[in-house]
This record gives sequence, structure tokens and C-alpha cells, in this order.
Amino acid sequence: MNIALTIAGSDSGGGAGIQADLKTFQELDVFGASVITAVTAQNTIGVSGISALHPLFVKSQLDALYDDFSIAALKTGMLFSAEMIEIVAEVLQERDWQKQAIVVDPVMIAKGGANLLQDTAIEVMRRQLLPMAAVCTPNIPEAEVLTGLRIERQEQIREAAEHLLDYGMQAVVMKGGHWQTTGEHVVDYVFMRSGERFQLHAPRIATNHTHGTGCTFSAAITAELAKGVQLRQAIITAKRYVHAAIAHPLELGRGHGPTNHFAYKKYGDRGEVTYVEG
Ligand SMILES: Nc1ncnc2c1ncn2[C@@H]1O[C@H](COP(=O)(O)OP(=O)(O)OP(=O)(O)O)[C@@H](O)[C@H]1O
Ligand SMILES: Cc1ncc(CO)c(N)n1
Repeated sequence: MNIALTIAGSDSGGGAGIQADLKTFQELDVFGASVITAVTAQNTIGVSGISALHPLFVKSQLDALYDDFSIAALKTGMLFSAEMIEIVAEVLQERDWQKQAIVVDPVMIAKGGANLLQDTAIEVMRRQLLPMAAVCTPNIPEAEVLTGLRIERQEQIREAAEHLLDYGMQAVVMKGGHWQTTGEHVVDYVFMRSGERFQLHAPRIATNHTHGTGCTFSAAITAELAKGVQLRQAIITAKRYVHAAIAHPLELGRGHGPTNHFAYKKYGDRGEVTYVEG
């Protein structure tokens, strides 16, 4: 049994954060472990409170896991502060990070607008965490913050991705959920260190139930990597997983409802996700 780890915040609403990650791990047949960085009081309408754990207690959780388990792949989600990122990076340095596939989802802002990463943490994320990533999965606004570049035209997506690849990661997935929101399709742009590039296309689903899409997508990549799947295929399968989760909403809550983590196993993939080279 392969073990995947999520280092992220708790979402009491169950649709994003640690809860989304563990559900995704389970559905994709890996054993999920979790290190909680912060607890949010949150539902589909918004975040009403955040209580961050002490960074030393985050270290205690990580040490407890590494003293006992062999982690095949891990993802980071809400890390909240510079101190938290520093301590996570420090533990990973001590614990053979090169042997684990690391997925960095640079979570910054919740759908309702709450800030999940302090401004002072950006530089630490760039310097200490991004160089360890196998893959980073920013949405367009997050890519702008990480690179300091404006992304208004398609060629600027490539420029920003190349900037991110320079930190040492093997791949960048630029998520298009927030990009050109009027089109019939959503497009995610994948850039690999090897020079390989491809786009993932899927029909844009008219739904309000997109809470936790980013967490679910990066958790699915992590689960596939934990099973030893190659990066390119892991990203494609993860896209199919998250697309099914968006396509079959559970209709919970009064705001941005959660995605359906059961959907991929229950209904399968309807062939709606396609990929295009280049
Ligand atoms: N309405 C939609 N229809 C189909 N796919 C979507 C839709 N919205 C987002 N996606 C897909 O969901 C995945 C996550 O992308 P998104 O841009 O929503 O991430 P995010 O902004 O990081 O999410 P979060 O709000 O959870 O942080 C991507 O593959 C994206 O293309
Ligand atoms: C805890 C948590 N992590 C990530 C997100 C981003 O979707 C969220 N809303 N809440």
C-alpha cells in the first residue's frame, strides 16, 4: 500500500483542504496521511475563522510520520505563514525529500476571498519550497504572484511557466479555471522541464459547485505519483478525476458547494478530457 501525505489546512466544510485531499487519496487507492497546518471555520459560503497551529507542532506531526512511515508522495496546500513554510522545508531537507514526489499547490486565497497565505510567506515559498517540487499547480492569479509577471495573453502563460521551471521543478500546471471564463472549454497548460508541453481541454461546466477543485486536482496528482505513475500520466488522470468531481455535483450547501469525490469511481470518465500537444 502506497502512502500519500497532505500538509494543508482543515476545511470544516469538507470540500477543500485536508478533507478533500484525504477523500481523493482514498478514492484513488492510496493510504492518506495528513499534517494539519491550520484549522479553518469554513462552509460553502466562506471562511469565518482561521486558527494556525504552532509551526513546532507541525514539525511534531511531520516527525511522527517520518519516524514510522515511508512517504511515496506528498502535497502541500494551505501553509499560511513564512514560519510554517520554513519548518516544512527544513523537515523535508532532513528527510530525503529527493526520494518523495512533492506537489506544491500554492494555495493563496479561498473562493470567498479569505487570505490563506500571508504576503510575507511568498518569498519563502519561492526560495525554499518551489525548488523541491516535482510539480507546482498554480492558477493564473497565483502564478502572477509567484513570478511577479502579469498574465493577460496566452504567450504570457508560457513566460510565467518558464520562470517557475527555473526554480528547479519538473513540471508546472497552469490551471485555467479562472482564465477566459467565457469560453466553452477550460484549458490547463502543462510545461515540463524536459521541454514537453501539452494542454488539457475539458468542457467548462456551468456550476457553482467548485469549492476545492484546486485541492482535489493536486491531491489526485499526488495519489497517482504515490503509486509510481509517471508525471505526465499522473497529471492526465488527475484532470479526469477532478473533471468527474465537477461534472456530478452533490448540491450541498448554499454557496460554492464541494465537488463530488465519489464521482470518478462511481461514473468513470466520460472521455471529456482531451489533451493536445504543444
Ligand atoms: N467550471 C469548470 N468546469 C470544468 N473544469 C473546471 C471548472 N472550474 C475549474 N475547473 C478545473 O478544475 C481544476 C482546478 O482548477 P481551478 O482553476 O479551479 O483551481 P483553483 O483556483 O486553485 O481552485 P481552488 O478554488 O480550489 O483553490 C482545473 O483542472 C480546472 O481546469
Ligand atoms: C483549508 C483550505 N485549503 C485550501 C482552500 C482552497 O480551496 C480552502 N478553501 N480551504
